[in-house]
Amino acid sequence: MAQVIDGKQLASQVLEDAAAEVEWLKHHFESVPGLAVVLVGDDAASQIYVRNKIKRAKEAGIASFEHYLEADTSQATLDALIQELNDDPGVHGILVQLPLPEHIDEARIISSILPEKDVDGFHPANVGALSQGRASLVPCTPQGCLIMLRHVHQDLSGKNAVIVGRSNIVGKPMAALLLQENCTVTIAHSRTRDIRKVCQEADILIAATGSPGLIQSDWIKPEATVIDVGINAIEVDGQRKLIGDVDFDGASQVAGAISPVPGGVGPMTIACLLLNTTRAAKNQLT
Ligand SMILES: NC(=O)C1=CN([C@@H]2O[C@H](COP(=O)(O)OP(=O)(O)OC[C@H]3O[C@@H](n4cnc5c(N)ncnc54)[C@H](OP(=O)(O)O)[C@@H]3O)[C@@H](O)[C@H]2O)C=CC1
Ligand SMILES: Nc1nc(=O)c2c([nH]1)NC[C@@H]1CN(c3ccc(C(=O)N[C@@H](CCC(=O)O)C(=O)O)cc3)C=[N+]21
Repeated sequence: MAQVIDGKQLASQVLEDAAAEVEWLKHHFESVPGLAVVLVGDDAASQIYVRNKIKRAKEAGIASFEHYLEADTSQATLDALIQELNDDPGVHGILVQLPLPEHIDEARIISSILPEKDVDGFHPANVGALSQGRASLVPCTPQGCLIMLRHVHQDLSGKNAVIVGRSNIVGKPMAALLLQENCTVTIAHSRTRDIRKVCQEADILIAATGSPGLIQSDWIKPEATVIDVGINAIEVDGQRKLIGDVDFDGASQVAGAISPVPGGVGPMTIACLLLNTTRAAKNQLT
């Protein structure tokens, strides 16, 4: 049976690091890191994530500023809010929950956030920095996945890493990070031919598709490390249940290590967001 990678436990260690940074900033600079979270619309799942983020921020001693906007909020109103947050010296990190409603130009909103306050790491300046291997604010989910991988492997060098999914928020930055770790990186997606065979070559398999249970036990190389990013809400007997992109029960018979859903990548994402917020606050000291 595979080792189960406990995201909750690892996340609590990252949160301790973040809390220690907060203490240091308070003690030496009388600065309290501030995180602004912007949610447009009333998507139920997004509300849960945002609530979790704010709860953990408070625990770590980070001030949080919540902005809940109606689904029909105009681009101009959102633009104005971002400007206000950019100009606010008490706000060190800005997170705009994605996806945004159809009528909003997502790329323009992301680009309007000051790169030094972009704790999601989605601004083109931070994406470019990551791609060139320069220090930057690294997207939270891939950063969390990397911490999980380092927990299992001392050295990732030379390993075959296959990432299923090529989104800007998970797949692509994950590939950049693993390349930096000297992995041999393959990105698979919905047009990949014989995807099962591609995955069977993976020493490290990252699933980030949003397709529940896509990855079955016979896709997995024996003893591989499997990280399941997928968060899929399904209904079982009228109850809401979260499952990942990996068939956990089958995969854990074959893999060497595997992350569960829930209790895997999700809590790591939130912990890394708070760590990024303390880093951003440090970089903004004048
Ligand atoms: N745990 C966490 O903290 C987070 C979890 N998530 C979860 O991770 C998952 C992915 O999120 P995100 O990257 O934003 O999703 P996107 O929908 O933006 O991207 C999904 C990617 O997966 C590929 N894909 C979808 N279905 C298949 C398939 N059947 N076979 C092969 N490739 C497929 C798509 O291919 P193509 O490009 O060809 O369409 C696309 O590249 C979701 O479940 C999301 O909820 C996301 C962010 C954070
Ligand atoms: N700008 C932006 N940044 C994001 O980082 C971002 C985003 N938009 N949009 C949506 C996705 C999704 N995401 C999750 C974060 C935490 C959990 C999480 O904590 N999950 C818990 C379960 C929570 C529950 O019960 O629903 C777990 O997996 O154990 C899940 C998903 C961040 N995202």
